[in-house]
Amino acid sequence: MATQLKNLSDFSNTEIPSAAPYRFGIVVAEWNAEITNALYQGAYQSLVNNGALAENIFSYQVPGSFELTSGADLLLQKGNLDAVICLGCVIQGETRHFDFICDAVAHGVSNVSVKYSKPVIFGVLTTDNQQQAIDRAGGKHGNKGDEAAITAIKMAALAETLNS
Ligand SMILES: Nc1c(NC[C@H](O)[C@H](O)[C@H](O)CO)[nH]c(=O)[nH]c1=O
Ligand SMILES: CC(=O)[C@@H](O)COP(=O)(O)O
Repeated sequence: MATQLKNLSDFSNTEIPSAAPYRFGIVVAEWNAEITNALYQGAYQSLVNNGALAENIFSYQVPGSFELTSGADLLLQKGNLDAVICLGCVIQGETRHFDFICDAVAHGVSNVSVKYSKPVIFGVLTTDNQQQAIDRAGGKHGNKGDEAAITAIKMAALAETLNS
């Protein structure tokens, strides 16, 4: 379902577990900071609105989306986290660099999640232009950061259930 058909911040039809028991890492790319800061605010607030404790949210910045993979890996090496949220915004430029970054970070984030058997959430916008990013960072299509946070809560709760 395309984002145009589903608001990224609408969870009215879904049950969200309490985030209170869990510890979350958030890794944020500095590239396109006006977008990624909005994603971060959405993710952080969504975690807190669903019960996460501020002292259980550990936030770090990396230079760009390509570094989200290593940022998540470094966080999970430290251990004692229930989920890591990766936030970035990759916007198509003049060259194929976009394709390589998007592919690398999508596969990288997925691989880190499997490596540590921990949820690592792909909260990365991959857009044709700035307006599409604005629309998905608190604009008309909602906030990808909200979606990433709710996904992290659900996956942390699922992991707790399956590991108990
Ligand atoms: N063009 C974008 C980048 N490029 C930078 C890379 O992510 C990386 O930091 C660099 O290649 C050094 O390893 N990053 C984004 O997050 N968004 C972009 O649009
Ligand atoms: C996604 C990118 O790395 C891209 O924005 C860089 O722009 P360009 O492809 O024009 O070098």
